[in-house]
Amino acid sequence: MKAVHFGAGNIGRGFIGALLNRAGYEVIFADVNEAIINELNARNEYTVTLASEEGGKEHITGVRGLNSNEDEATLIKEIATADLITTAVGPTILKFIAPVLAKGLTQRSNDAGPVDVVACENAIRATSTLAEYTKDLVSEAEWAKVLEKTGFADAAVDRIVPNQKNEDPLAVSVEPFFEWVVEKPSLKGANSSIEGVTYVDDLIPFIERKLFTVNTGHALAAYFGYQKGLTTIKEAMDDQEVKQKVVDGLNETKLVLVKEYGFDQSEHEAYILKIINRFENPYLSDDIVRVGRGPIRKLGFNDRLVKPARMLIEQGKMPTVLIEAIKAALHFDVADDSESQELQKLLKEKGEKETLLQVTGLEENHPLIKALL
Ligand SMILES: NC(=O)c1ccc[n+]([C@@H]2O[C@H](COP(=O)([O-])OP(=O)(O)OC[C@H]3O[C@@H](n4cnc5c(N)ncnc54)[C@H](O)[C@@H]3O)[C@@H](O)[C@H]2O)c1
Ligand SMILES: O=P(O)(O)OC[C@@H](O)[C@@H](O)[C@H](O)[C@H](O)CO
Repeated sequence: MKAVHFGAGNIGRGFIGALLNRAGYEVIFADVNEAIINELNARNEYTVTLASEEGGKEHITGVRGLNSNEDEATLIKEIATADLITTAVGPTILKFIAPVLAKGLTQRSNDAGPVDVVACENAIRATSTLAEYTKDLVSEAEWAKVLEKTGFADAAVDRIVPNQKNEDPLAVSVEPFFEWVVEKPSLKGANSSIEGVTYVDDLIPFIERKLFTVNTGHALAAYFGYQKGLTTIKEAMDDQEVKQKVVDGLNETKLVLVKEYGFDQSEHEAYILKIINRFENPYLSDDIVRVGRGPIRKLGFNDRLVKPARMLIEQGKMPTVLIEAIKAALHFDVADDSESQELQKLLKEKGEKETLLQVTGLEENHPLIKALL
C-alpha cells in the first residue's frame, strides 16, 4: 500500500505519516519546503518523540519526499498509482494542491485499483472542500470517471504538535494522545482498517466536537493569553483568569454540542477535563502565536468561535466568553502571521463593524454582531 501525503510539517511528520508508516504503508511526503524534502531523501527516516514523563521514541523509516513545486511530473505519477492520498497543509492551502491532485487522479490507468483521499485539516468537511476544488478543474466526464474509483472521505485529526525547535530538522516532538476519525462510508479503497484510525458513519458530530472543544479551547487560551502578553499555551493555562475563561468558554460550547448531537453531558465534561490537561502538559512547549495563527480563518462563519456562538444564540442563550474571545482574536497582531497583519489592516481601513461583517460572514442584524458591537 502506498500513501502520498501532502505537507511534511508538524502533523504530517508527527502524526499522519508516522501512523501510516507504522500501519505498513510506504509513505511519500509532498511538500514545497525544499530543505525538509532534501533531508527526507538524504536520510529516509526521522524520529518522533513523545512529550510525556515516560518519553519514548518512535523511529520512522523508509519514507521519502517529493518537492511538489519542482517535481510535479513524478508527483502526478505517484498519485496515479497511490492507494491513499492524505493532506495536512492547512485549509487555505487545499486549493493550491487541487491542480496536481486533479492531474494525478485523471491519469490513473484503467487497471489501477481504487484510491481514497483524506484531508486531515482543522475544518469542517475539508476533504469535501478539496473534492470541490478538484472537480472544478476537470471536465464532467473526467470527474465521473475519477469518482468511479476515488473515495473522498472527511476526517477529524487530533494531536497537539507544536512548532519544532529541534536541531534535527526532521525530528518532531508530539503529545502522546492522538485521534484520527474517518467517515467510513465514503471510502472506496482498501483503507478501512488502518490501525489507529477510528471509523464512523457520520463525521459531523466528531469534527464539531473536536473543533468546538479542542480548538475553541486552544483559541481561547491563545487569544486571552496574547492579550496578557504571554508566550506559550502552558503559561496561559497557568494564569488562573485565562484558565477560568477557557473552562467557561468550553461550558458554552458544551451546551451546543450536548444539545445538537446528544453527547452524554458527563462524558463530555470528562472530555473537556482531558483536553484542559493536554493544554497543561509540562513536557510540551506550544507557542501562542502558533495556536492563534490565521485569525481570519479562525473568525470564519463555520469555525471554532463564530459557529458555536451562533448555535448557542439559536438555542436562545447569549454567549459571553465566546464573544470576548472573538473581540480578542480581532486584535491578534503578530508580525509574521500574514492573516493577522491583513486583519489589522482591515481594522484600520474599515473599522470594527465592517471588519467583523467581512471576516465572520454574519449579516449586519445578526444578534451576535449586535452583541459584539
Ligand atoms: N499541529 C497540530 O497540532 C495540528 C493538529 C491537528 C490538525 N492540524 C492541522 O493540520 C494542518 C497542518 O498543520 P501543521 O501544524 O502540520 O502545519 P505546518 O505548517 O507544520 O505544516 C504544513 C506543511 O504544509 C506545507 N505546504 C504548504 N503549502 C504546500 C503546498 N502547496 N503543497 C505541499 N505542501 C505544502 C508546508 O511547507 C508545511 O511543511 C492544518 O490544517 C492544521 O489545522 C494541526
Ligand atoms: O491548526 P489550527 O491553526 O487550526 O489550530 C491551532 C491549534 O489549535 C491546532 O493545531 C491544535 O494543536 C490541534 O488541532 C490539536 O489537535
